[in-house]
Amino acid sequence: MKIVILGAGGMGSRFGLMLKKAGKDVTLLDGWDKNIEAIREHGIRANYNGEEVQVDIDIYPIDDVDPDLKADLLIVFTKAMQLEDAIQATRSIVTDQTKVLCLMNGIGYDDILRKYFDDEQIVLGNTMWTAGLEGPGRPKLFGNGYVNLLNLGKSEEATAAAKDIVALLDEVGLNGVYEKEIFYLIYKKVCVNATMNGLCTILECNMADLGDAQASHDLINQLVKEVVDVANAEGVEMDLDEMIDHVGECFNRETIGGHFPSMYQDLITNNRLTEIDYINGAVAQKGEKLNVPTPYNQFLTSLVHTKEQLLGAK
Ligand SMILES: NC(=O)C1=CN([C@@H]2O[C@H](COP(=O)(O)OP(=O)(O)OC[C@H]3O[C@@H](n4cnc5c(N)ncnc54)[C@H](OP(=O)(O)O)[C@@H]3O)[C@@H](O)[C@H]2O)C=CC1
Ligand SMILES: CC(C)(CO)C(=O)C(=O)O
Repeated sequence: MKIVILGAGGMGSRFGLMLKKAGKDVTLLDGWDKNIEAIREHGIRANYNGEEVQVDIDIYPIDDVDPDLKADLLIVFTKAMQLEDAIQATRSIVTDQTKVLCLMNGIGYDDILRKYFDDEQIVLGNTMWTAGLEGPGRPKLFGNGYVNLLNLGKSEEATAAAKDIVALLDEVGLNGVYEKEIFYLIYKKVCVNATMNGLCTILECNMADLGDAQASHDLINQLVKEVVDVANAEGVEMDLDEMIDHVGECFNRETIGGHFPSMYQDLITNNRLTEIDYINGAVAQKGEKLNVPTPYNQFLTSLVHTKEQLLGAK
Protein backbone atom coordinates (compact mmCIF):
# COMPACT_ATOMS: atom_id res chain seq x y z
CA MET A 1 0.00 0.00 0.00
CA LYS A 2 1.43 3.39 -1.00
CA ILE A 3 0.89 5.85 1.85
CA VAL A 4 1.31 9.57 1.22
CA ILE A 5 1.24 12.10 4.06
CA LEU A 6 0.29 15.65 3.11
CA GLY A 7 1.88 17.97 5.69
CA ALA A 8 5.14 16.86 7.31
CA GLY A 9 4.99 18.96 10.47
CA GLY A 10 4.91 17.39 13.91
CA MET A 11 1.99 15.02 13.32
CA GLY A 12 2.83 14.17 9.70
CA SER A 13 6.36 13.32 10.86
CA ARG A 14 5.08 11.20 13.76
CA PHE A 15 2.82 9.14 11.51
CA GLY A 16 5.49 9.01 8.78
CA LEU A 17 8.16 7.84 11.18
CA MET A 18 6.04 5.18 12.88
CA LEU A 19 4.76 3.81 9.56
CA LYS A 20 8.21 3.82 7.93
CA LYS A 21 9.93 2.29 10.98
CA ALA A 22 7.45 -0.61 10.67
CA GLY A 23 8.47 -1.12 7.03
CA LYS A 24 5.57 0.64 5.27
CA ASP A 25 5.91 2.45 1.93
CA VAL A 26 5.54 6.14 2.89
CA THR A 27 6.16 9.43 1.08
CA LEU A 28 5.81 12.88 2.66
CA LEU A 29 4.68 16.11 0.97
CA ASP A 30 5.35 19.47 2.60
CA GLY A 31 5.47 23.20 1.88
CA TRP A 32 8.29 24.25 4.22
CA ASP A 33 11.59 24.35 2.27
CA LYS A 34 13.94 23.97 5.25
CA ASN A 35 11.98 20.96 6.49
CA ILE A 36 12.17 19.31 3.05
CA GLU A 37 15.93 20.01 2.79
CA ALA A 38 16.59 18.61 6.29
CA ILE A 39 14.56 15.41 5.67
CA ARG A 40 16.20 14.89 2.26
CA GLU A 41 19.65 15.32 3.81
CA HIS A 42 19.37 13.17 6.94
CA GLY A 43 15.83 11.75 7.09
CA ILE A 44 13.55 12.41 10.05
CA ARG A 45 15.62 12.64 13.22
CA ALA A 46 13.25 12.36 16.13
CA ASN A 47 13.52 12.65 19.85
CA TYR A 48 11.33 9.58 20.31
CA ASN A 49 10.42 9.07 23.97
CA GLY A 50 13.88 10.37 24.91
CA GLU A 51 15.81 8.29 22.34
CA GLU A 52 17.31 9.56 19.07
CA VAL A 53 15.56 7.71 16.22
CA GLN A 54 16.36 8.28 12.53
CA VAL A 55 14.43 7.12 9.47
CA ASP A 56 15.10 7.89 5.82
CA ILE A 57 11.91 8.84 4.04
CA ASP A 58 11.03 10.33 0.63
CA ILE A 59 9.72 13.88 0.68
CA TYR A 60 8.52 16.22 -2.10
CA PRO A 61 7.50 19.88 -2.09
CA ILE A 62 3.72 20.21 -2.34
CA ASP A 63 4.13 22.24 -5.56
CA ASP A 64 6.61 19.84 -7.19
CA VAL A 65 5.36 16.30 -6.62
CA ASP A 66 6.78 13.30 -8.53
CA PRO A 67 4.25 12.92 -11.41
CA ASP A 68 4.31 9.11 -11.05
CA LEU A 69 3.35 9.22 -7.37
CA LYS A 70 -0.13 7.76 -6.72
CA ALA A 71 -1.53 7.30 -3.20
CA ASP A 72 -3.56 4.32 -2.00
CA LEU A 73 -3.89 6.08 1.34
CA LEU A 74 -3.53 9.86 1.66
CA ILE A 75 -3.23 11.10 5.25
CA VAL A 76 -3.80 14.86 5.54
CA PHE A 77 -1.95 16.64 8.36
CA THR A 78 -1.61 20.26 7.25
CA LYS A 79 -2.92 23.13 9.33
CA ALA A 80 -6.66 23.75 8.79
CA MET A 81 -6.11 26.95 6.79
CA GLN A 82 -3.60 25.24 4.43
CA LEU A 83 -5.70 22.16 3.65
CA GLU A 84 -7.61 23.21 0.52
CA ASP A 85 -4.57 24.74 -1.21
CA ALA A 86 -2.52 21.65 -0.39
CA ILE A 87 -5.19 19.28 -1.77
CA GLN A 88 -5.52 21.33 -4.96
CA ALA A 89 -1.76 21.43 -5.50
CA THR A 90 -1.42 17.64 -5.13
CA ARG A 91 -4.41 16.42 -7.19
CA SER A 92 -2.10 14.31 -9.38
CA ILE A 93 -1.46 11.79 -6.60
CA VAL A 94 -5.15 10.97 -6.12
CA THR A 95 -6.99 8.25 -8.10
CA ASP A 96 -10.55 6.92 -7.74
CA GLN A 97 -9.10 4.22 -5.49
CA THR A 98 -7.34 6.60 -3.08
CA LYS A 99 -8.70 6.69 0.48
CA VAL A 100 -8.24 9.98 2.32
CA LEU A 101 -7.78 9.95 6.10
CA CYS A 102 -8.23 13.24 7.99
CA LEU A 103 -7.39 13.37 11.71
CA MET A 104 -6.91 17.13 11.95
CA ASN A 105 -8.23 19.19 14.87
CA GLY A 106 -11.46 21.16 14.49
CA ILE A 107 -14.85 21.06 12.76
CA GLY A 108 -15.83 21.23 9.10
CA TYR A 109 -13.41 18.84 7.36
CA ASP A 110 -16.31 16.73 6.08
CA ASP A 111 -17.50 19.77 4.08
CA ILE A 112 -14.00 20.64 2.83
CA LEU A 113 -13.10 17.08 1.79
CA ARG A 114 -16.46 16.53 0.05
CA LYS A 115 -15.53 19.30 -2.42
CA TYR A 116 -12.65 17.14 -3.70
CA PHE A 117 -13.46 13.50 -2.90
CA ASP A 118 -16.43 11.11 -2.91
CA ASP A 119 -17.84 10.04 0.45
CA GLU A 120 -16.65 6.54 -0.46
CA GLN A 121 -13.06 7.80 -0.36
CA ILE A 122 -13.22 9.77 2.89
CA VAL A 123 -12.28 8.46 6.32
CA LEU A 124 -12.66 10.96 9.19
CA GLY A 125 -11.45 10.77 12.72
CA ASN A 126 -9.26 12.23 15.38
CA THR A 127 -6.19 11.37 17.38
CA MET A 128 -4.89 11.75 20.90
CA TRP A 129 -1.29 11.28 19.70
CA THR A 130 0.82 14.39 20.20
CA ALA A 131 3.85 15.87 18.42
CA GLY A 132 6.09 18.91 18.40
CA LEU A 133 8.90 20.14 16.19
CA GLU A 134 12.29 21.12 17.65
CA GLY A 135 13.43 22.29 14.21
CA PRO A 136 13.20 21.29 10.53
CA GLY A 137 13.19 17.49 10.26
CA ARG A 138 13.39 17.16 14.05
CA PRO A 139 10.10 16.14 15.66
CA LYS A 140 9.86 15.59 19.40
CA LEU A 141 7.53 12.65 20.01
CA PHE A 142 6.59 11.35 23.41
CA GLY A 143 3.74 9.64 25.23
CA ASN A 144 0.99 7.43 23.94
CA GLY A 145 -2.15 7.92 21.93
CA TYR A 146 -4.76 6.38 19.69
CA VAL A 147 -6.67 7.09 16.50
CA ASN A 148 -10.47 6.93 16.25
CA LEU A 149 -11.89 6.78 12.76
CA LEU A 150 -14.91 6.03 10.61
CA ASN A 151 -15.64 5.96 6.86
CA LEU A 152 -18.11 8.51 5.48
CA GLY A 153 -19.05 6.16 2.62
CA LYS A 154 -21.90 3.76 3.26
CA SER A 155 -20.76 0.81 1.12
CA GLU A 156 -19.29 -2.42 2.46
CA GLU A 157 -16.13 -1.64 0.51
CA ALA A 158 -15.74 1.72 2.30
CA THR A 159 -16.22 0.03 5.69
CA ALA A 160 -13.73 -2.70 4.85
CA ALA A 161 -11.18 -0.11 3.70
CA ALA A 162 -11.56 1.88 6.94
CA LYS A 163 -11.12 -1.31 8.96
CA ASP A 164 -7.96 -2.06 6.95
CA ILE A 165 -6.66 1.37 7.95
CA VAL A 166 -7.42 0.55 11.61
CA ALA A 167 -5.45 -2.71 11.22
CA LEU A 168 -2.55 -0.83 9.58
CA LEU A 169 -2.44 1.72 12.42
CA ASP A 170 -2.53 -1.08 15.00
CA GLU A 171 0.25 -2.94 13.26
CA VAL A 172 2.61 0.05 13.48
CA GLY A 173 1.71 0.97 17.09
CA LEU A 174 -0.58 3.91 16.29
CA ASN A 175 -3.55 2.16 17.95
CA GLY A 176 -6.50 2.41 15.58
CA VAL A 177 -10.09 2.20 16.83
CA TYR A 178 -13.07 1.84 14.48
CA GLU A 179 -15.82 4.13 15.78
CA LYS A 180 -19.55 4.09 15.14
CA GLU A 181 -20.68 7.71 15.36
CA ILE A 182 -18.65 10.16 13.33
CA PHE A 183 -20.04 13.44 14.63
CA TYR A 184 -19.94 12.23 18.23
CA LEU A 185 -16.28 11.46 17.57
CA ILE A 186 -15.58 14.88 16.12
CA TYR A 187 -17.27 16.78 18.95
CA LYS A 188 -15.49 14.59 21.51
CA LYS A 189 -12.12 15.78 20.21
CA VAL A 190 -13.42 19.36 19.93
CA CYS A 191 -14.05 19.22 23.71
CA VAL A 192 -10.30 18.59 24.13
CA ASN A 193 -9.12 21.19 21.64
CA ALA A 194 -11.64 23.87 22.65
CA THR A 195 -10.20 23.76 26.16
CA MET A 196 -6.54 22.66 26.04
CA ASN A 197 -5.44 24.49 22.91
CA GLY A 198 -6.75 28.01 23.52
CA LEU A 199 -6.26 28.03 27.31
CA CYS A 200 -2.68 26.67 27.21
CA THR A 201 -1.89 29.25 24.51
CA ILE A 202 -3.29 32.22 26.43
CA LEU A 203 -1.92 31.03 29.79
CA GLU A 204 1.38 29.75 28.29
CA CYS A 205 1.45 26.39 30.06
CA ASN A 206 1.28 22.69 29.24
CA MET A 207 -1.83 20.57 29.79
CA ALA A 208 -0.76 19.02 33.12
CA ASP A 209 0.04 22.45 34.61
CA LEU A 210 -3.33 23.75 33.38
CA GLY A 211 -5.02 20.81 35.16
CA ASP A 212 -3.09 21.48 38.38
CA ALA A 213 -4.45 25.04 38.47
CA GLN A 214 -7.80 24.31 40.14
CA ALA A 215 -9.28 27.66 39.03
CA SER A 216 -9.02 26.53 35.40
CA HIS A 217 -11.56 23.74 35.94
CA ASP A 218 -14.58 26.03 35.98
CA LEU A 219 -13.43 27.62 32.70
CA ILE A 220 -12.83 24.19 31.17
CA ASN A 221 -16.24 22.92 32.30
CA GLN A 222 -18.02 25.97 30.85
CA LEU A 223 -16.23 25.61 27.49
CA VAL A 224 -17.05 21.88 27.34
CA LYS A 225 -20.68 22.54 28.33
CA GLU A 226 -21.08 24.90 25.36
CA VAL A 227 -19.58 22.33 22.95
CA VAL A 228 -21.94 19.67 24.33
CA ASP A 229 -24.93 22.05 24.09
CA VAL A 230 -24.11 22.83 20.44
CA ALA A 231 -23.62 19.13 19.62
CA ASN A 232 -26.90 18.18 21.32
CA ALA A 233 -28.73 20.98 19.45
CA GLU A 234 -27.34 19.50 16.22
CA GLY A 235 -28.76 16.11 17.17
CA VAL A 236 -25.44 14.60 18.26
CA GLU A 237 -25.99 13.09 21.69
CA MET A 238 -23.17 13.97 24.09
CA ASP A 239 -22.90 13.50 27.84
CA LEU A 240 -21.32 16.44 29.70
CA ASP A 241 -19.74 14.44 32.57
CA GLU A 242 -18.27 11.92 30.15
CA MET A 243 -16.73 14.74 28.10
CA ILE A 244 -15.30 16.48 31.18
CA ASP A 245 -13.68 13.16 32.19
CA HIS A 246 -12.33 12.73 28.66
CA VAL A 247 -10.75 16.19 28.71
CA GLY A 248 -9.25 15.32 32.12
CA GLU A 249 -7.14 12.58 30.39
CA CYS A 250 -4.97 15.43 29.13
CA PHE A 251 -3.78 16.34 32.64
CA ASN A 252 -1.96 13.03 33.15
CA ARG A 253 1.79 13.71 33.31
CA GLU A 254 2.54 10.00 32.71
CA THR A 255 0.87 10.09 29.28
CA ILE A 256 0.35 13.41 27.45
CA GLY A 257 0.16 16.04 30.23
CA GLY A 258 3.63 17.43 29.44
CA HIS A 259 2.49 18.33 25.90
CA PHE A 260 2.15 21.96 24.83
CA PRO A 261 -0.87 21.83 22.48
CA SER A 262 -0.33 22.44 18.79
CA MET A 263 -1.89 25.91 19.11
CA TYR A 264 0.72 26.86 21.72
CA GLN A 265 3.42 25.62 19.35
CA ASP A 266 1.95 27.69 16.51
CA LEU A 267 1.61 30.99 18.32
CA ILE A 268 3.98 30.97 21.28
CA THR A 269 6.84 28.90 19.83
CA ASN A 270 6.62 29.80 16.14
CA ASN A 271 4.66 33.09 16.02
CA ARG A 272 2.27 31.58 13.47
CA LEU A 273 -1.49 32.06 13.15
CA THR A 274 -3.63 29.47 14.93
CA GLU A 275 -6.53 27.14 14.08
CA ILE A 276 -8.81 28.90 16.62
CA ASP A 277 -11.48 29.71 13.98
CA TYR A 278 -11.81 25.98 13.21
CA ILE A 279 -12.18 25.06 16.90
CA ASN A 280 -13.75 27.55 19.38
CA GLY A 281 -14.67 29.93 16.56
CA ALA A 282 -16.49 27.13 14.72
CA VAL A 283 -18.36 26.15 17.91
CA ALA A 284 -19.44 29.78 18.38
CA GLN A 285 -20.58 30.04 14.75
CA LYS A 286 -22.64 26.87 15.02
CA GLY A 287 -24.04 28.11 18.34
CA GLU A 288 -25.19 31.31 16.68
CA LYS A 289 -27.00 29.36 13.92
CA LEU A 290 -28.62 26.97 16.41
CA ASN A 291 -29.49 29.64 18.96
CA VAL A 292 -27.21 28.15 21.58
CA PRO A 293 -25.25 30.66 23.69
CA THR A 294 -21.47 30.17 23.52
CA PRO A 295 -19.98 33.17 25.38
CA TYR A 296 -16.90 31.30 26.68
CA ASN A 297 -15.97 30.00 23.22
CA GLN A 298 -16.51 33.45 21.69
CA PHE A 299 -14.39 35.08 24.36
CA LEU A 300 -11.55 32.58 23.96
CA THR A 301 -11.62 33.00 20.16
CA SER A 302 -11.32 36.78 20.55
CA LEU A 303 -8.54 36.45 23.15
CA VAL A 304 -6.47 34.19 20.88
CA HIS A 305 -6.99 36.52 17.89
CA THR A 306 -5.95 39.47 20.07
CA LYS A 307 -2.79 37.63 21.13
CA GLU A 308 -2.06 36.75 17.46
CA GLN A 309 -2.27 40.46 16.60
CA LEU A 310 -0.22 41.62 19.61
CA LEU A 311 2.53 39.15 18.66
CA GLY A 312 2.32 39.98 14.94
CA ALA A 313 1.75 36.29 14.10
CA LYS A 314 1.92 35.31 10.41
N1 LIG B 1 0.76 18.65 17.25
C1 LIG B 1 -0.12 17.88 17.90
O1 LIG B 1 0.16 17.36 19.00
C2 LIG B 1 -1.45 17.57 17.30
C3 LIG B 1 -1.88 18.21 16.14
N2 LIG B 1 -3.08 17.85 15.59
C4 LIG B 1 -3.56 18.49 14.36
O2 LIG B 1 -2.80 17.99 13.26
C5 LIG B 1 -2.73 18.97 12.21
C6 LIG B 1 -1.25 19.24 11.89
O3 LIG B 1 -0.65 19.81 13.06
P1 LIG B 1 0.91 19.80 13.40
O4 LIG B 1 1.54 18.58 12.88
O5 LIG B 1 1.01 20.12 14.85
O6 LIG B 1 1.38 21.05 12.53
P2 LIG B 1 2.82 21.69 12.28
O7 LIG B 1 2.75 23.13 12.57
O8 LIG B 1 3.88 20.92 13.01
O9 LIG B 1 3.00 21.45 10.71
C7 LIG B 1 2.03 21.83 9.76
C8 LIG B 1 2.69 22.53 8.59
O10 LIG B 1 3.11 23.83 9.01
C9 LIG B 1 4.32 24.21 8.36
N3 LIG B 1 5.32 24.50 9.42
C10 LIG B 1 5.42 23.90 10.63
N4 LIG B 1 6.35 24.48 11.40
C11 LIG B 1 6.83 25.51 10.67
C12 LIG B 1 7.80 26.52 10.92
N5 LIG B 1 8.47 26.59 12.10
N6 LIG B 1 8.03 27.43 9.97
C13 LIG B 1 7.36 27.39 8.81
N7 LIG B 1 6.42 26.46 8.51
C14 LIG B 1 6.17 25.52 9.41
C15 LIG B 1 4.66 23.11 7.44
O11 LIG B 1 4.06 23.32 6.17
P3 LIG B 1 3.94 24.69 5.29
O12 LIG B 1 5.29 25.24 5.09
O13 LIG B 1 3.24 24.26 4.04
O14 LIG B 1 3.13 25.69 6.08
C16 LIG B 1 3.96 21.91 8.08
O15 LIG B 1 3.62 20.92 7.17
C17 LIG B 1 -3.47 20.20 12.75
O16 LIG B 1 -4.82 20.19 12.35
C18 LIG B 1 -3.40 20.01 14.28
O17 LIG B 1 -4.41 20.69 14.96
C19 LIG B 1 -3.86 16.85 16.10
C20 LIG B 1 -3.46 16.20 17.24
C21 LIG B 1 -2.26 16.54 17.96
C1 LIG C 1 -4.46 18.66 22.83
C2 LIG C 1 -3.96 17.63 21.88
C3 LIG C 1 -2.61 17.18 22.22
C4 LIG C 1 -4.73 16.34 22.02
O1 LIG C 1 -4.17 15.32 21.28
C5 LIG C 1 -4.04 18.19 20.48
O2 LIG C 1 -4.86 17.80 19.72
C6 LIG C 1 -3.16 19.31 20.06
O3 LIG C 1 -2.05 19.48 20.56
O4 LIG C 1 -3.60 20.04 19.19
